[in-house]
Amino acid sequence: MRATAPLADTEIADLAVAAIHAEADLTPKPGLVDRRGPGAHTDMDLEMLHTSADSLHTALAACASAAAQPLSDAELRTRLGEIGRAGEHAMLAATGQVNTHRGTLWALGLLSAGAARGGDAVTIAARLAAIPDPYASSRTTDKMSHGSRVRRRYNGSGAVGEAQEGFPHVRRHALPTLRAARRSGADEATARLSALLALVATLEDTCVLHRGGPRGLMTLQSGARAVLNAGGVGTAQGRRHFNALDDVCLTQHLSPGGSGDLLSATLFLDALEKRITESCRP
Ligand SMILES: CC(C)(COP(=O)(O)OP(=O)(O)OC[C@H]1O[C@@H](n2cnc3c(N)ncnc32)[C@H](O)[C@@H]1O)[C@@H](O)C(=O)NCCC(=O)NCCS
Ligand SMILES: Nc1ncnc2c1ncn2[C@@H]1O[C@H](COP(=O)(O)OP(=O)(O)OP(=O)(O)O)[C@@H](O)[C@H]1O
Repeated sequence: MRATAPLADTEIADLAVAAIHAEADLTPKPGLVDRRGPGAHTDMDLEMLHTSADSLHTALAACASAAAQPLSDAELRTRLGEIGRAGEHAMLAATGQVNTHRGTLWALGLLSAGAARGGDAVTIAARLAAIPDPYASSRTTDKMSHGSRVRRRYNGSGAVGEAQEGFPHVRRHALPTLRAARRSGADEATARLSALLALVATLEDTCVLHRGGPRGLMTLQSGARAVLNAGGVGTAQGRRHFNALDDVCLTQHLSPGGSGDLLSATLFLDALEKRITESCRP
């Protein structure tokens, strides 16, 4: 994303929360909660995802607000860790202790801070993610998280690596796919689903690894690739491949949660760029 003037913290949080609602509402999605139902999840539904999205506003605005202060990057990283952990608590309180959006808050918290700092949001988010959180060792929830166990077992870098590398799956796969689909005349829902599938096809998603191991991950990646190679869900063959992918998620209890998070990040960056372009117009 190109360098720009910073936006107000609440405006950034409004755009981020709107992107999270949009991801939840996008229907159909393979395995994830959508308007049709809970997908491969047993502990959440669409209403809970919307409640959770709203609960994140305070933390996201706080991330943006902290980034606008004259703090060093190291000081800001410490502050973001505190805000992020408080945000996770608020989310869990809002959902009755269900982890609806932990990965989403991580990605969008960093990107909200990046957007507020002034400059390239992704580059700044990556720089902040690379700074160790001095209080990370005292986290109890992380030690027990599925993500950390899976990363240890399969040597993946997960949500932390994705952020540290500057969200390569968003920049190289999801955003270009979203925009190419729009240019080719696809409706917005189809373009967003294509962007999601571009993520599922390439991401090493610790949610999928946790539930289905490497075999489950390969199944989802190749299923998503088949839809895209057939021209997307807009074609008859693409639709057939999508239905097969959707079925496999339900029967094998697989859900690409990390790709859901990164679709929210994609929609946020897309909206941010649009908002900034509008504000630059004479
Ligand atoms: C470390 C984090 C990412 C959580 O740890 P965890 O061990 O669960 O990480 P993991 O990478 O496996 O997955 C977390 C979630 O990210 C998503 N995800 C999974 N795989 C990926 C991937 N390859 N890329 C991106 N996101 C992914 C999923 O939704 C998953 O549930 C993070 O929540 C954290 O550090 N929180 C502390 C608060 C903080 O510092 N916040 C700062 C910004 S608000
Ligand atoms: N539409 C969505 N539906 C479900 N999860 C989503 C959606 N969008 C993003 N996610 C992400 O997926 C994660 C939830 O995945 P999952 O339920 O597999 O994780 P878990 O709670 O760690 O594991 P499990 O449910 O297997 O015990 C959330 O943290 C969230 O960030």
